[in-house]
Amino acid sequence: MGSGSRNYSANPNDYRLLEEVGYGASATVYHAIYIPYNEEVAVKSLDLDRCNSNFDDIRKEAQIMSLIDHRNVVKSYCSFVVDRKLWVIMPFMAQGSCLHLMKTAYPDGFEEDAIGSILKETLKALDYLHQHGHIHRDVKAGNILLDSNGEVKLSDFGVSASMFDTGDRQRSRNTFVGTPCWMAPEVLQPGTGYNFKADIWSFGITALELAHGHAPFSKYPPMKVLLMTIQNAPPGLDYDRDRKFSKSFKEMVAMCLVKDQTKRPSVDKLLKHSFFKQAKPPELSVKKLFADLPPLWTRVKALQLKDAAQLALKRMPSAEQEAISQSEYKRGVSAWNFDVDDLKAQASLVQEDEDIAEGKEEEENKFFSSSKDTSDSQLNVEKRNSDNSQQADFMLQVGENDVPQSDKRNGSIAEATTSTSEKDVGTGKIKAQAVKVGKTQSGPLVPGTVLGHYLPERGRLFERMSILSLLLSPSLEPTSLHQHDGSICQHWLWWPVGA
Ligand SMILES: Nc1ncnc2c1ncn2[C@@H]1O[C@H](COP(=O)(O)OP(=O)(O)OP(=O)(O)O)[C@@H](O)[C@H]1O
Repeated sequence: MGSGSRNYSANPNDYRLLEEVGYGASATVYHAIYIPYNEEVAVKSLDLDRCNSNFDDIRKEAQIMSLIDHRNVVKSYCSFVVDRKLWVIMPFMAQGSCLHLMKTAYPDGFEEDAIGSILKETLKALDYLHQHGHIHRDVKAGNILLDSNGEVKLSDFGVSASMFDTGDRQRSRNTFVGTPCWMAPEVLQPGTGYNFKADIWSFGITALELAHGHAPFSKYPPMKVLLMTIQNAPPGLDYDRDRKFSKSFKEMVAMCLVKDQTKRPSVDKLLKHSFFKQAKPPELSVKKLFADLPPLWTRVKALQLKDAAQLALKRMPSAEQEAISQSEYKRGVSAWNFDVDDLKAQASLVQEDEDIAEGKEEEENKFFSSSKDTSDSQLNVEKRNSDNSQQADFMLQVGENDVPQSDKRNGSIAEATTSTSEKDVGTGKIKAQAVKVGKTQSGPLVPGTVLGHYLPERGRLFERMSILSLLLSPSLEPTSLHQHDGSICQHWLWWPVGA
């Protein structure tokens, strides 16, 4: 058993590394034994050369983690540098992250009682962090860890920020930090700044992730997710297709996923919501999730083999590059930093985009609607905002077959609650448009345009992969990627203008 009050040495020889149990954008996590106490621990080995953050930020993360004292937040016992790697010693969470668990055994998500418990424990962690002036900034299923007794802990302070920070740290809050699918709209809008309410948005996205097995828009490449988050109505649970979930769960999610951050509830308020009042203790609802599963490291190994096998099937110009890109994206990539204004400005230079963007029908927009912008906390379909008027363009460039099931499903909210014909909204109309303009994901749009402007200013990912493999590989089929060499990037220029 771990003990927060005991001292752990900074001598790597005191730790016996056993199996690998996880990997993140810049870290590998090992199951290990702390020899002096014969105690299981987790060793997170952060590659300092691959790390986006500067050493000061890393030190800060380690410092925050060591000061943590809450049963729902993973603390670090100590940290030290070993051969250009920072080792962070933590309690071992024997069942790994919710993300891994879903990938292994619950691809369609968990049952509501487990979700309620996991989310409630996560909220307690956020409550603690917010009260101590920290914004987590990377709340997602991959950062919610589970122990065999059902204990739930929030981890990974790689991108956390202090609300009281000034100077560079404060300024960094005007950049993108987090993981695209989970990032709040205000985090993605350059210059607007954000506060602890960004964690509430990510929490809402995490709720959807736990309910469906994946985050909304997770099949799309990161830059697309970014603009969809800004432009589309917020995602949510669908009254019809998600009927197995309770009304109070749906309401709670809708409260979190309000675009206007001032209208999102605080953690404190959220904890008082009926959904959490009725949540079961995690030892009842969470523990049973892994009752019949093999040990964590066996599951992780199996997942790695599966990922590797899938990648081997694909034809890639650089298998290694693609492998990195795929795994980064699937896990959710943290710590982004790109210039959306520049992206939009470049997009607006493409005359063809403007032509296409003009005169979009409201019906087309409903295709992407998943729930209303819940600023009044009701679950009715939102009257479409004019700023969503170009959503359909996204569809055209991707092609209807690329719409994830969940998003098609979400589209039915509009269908269910308006008089619009399901076929028109759901597929027919969009398909017709795609045929009309003849532009789907496999066809070039504006030959010769380059993506150079869209490169992030910095970012650990980009030290290791090309922008093209990053942007395109996650959702596009390899065949379409490489049939049109040099034209792939144009898909990205065909984004809505003037957003
Ligand atoms: N204390 C722990 N006990 C058991 N497994 C852990 C522990 N910490 C992390 N893991 C596993 O390792 C994975 C990666 O860890 P972590 O998220 O800290 O890495 P990262 O590089 O910071 O990730 P990210 O991609 O979010 O930046 C987690 O998703 C989880 O499955």
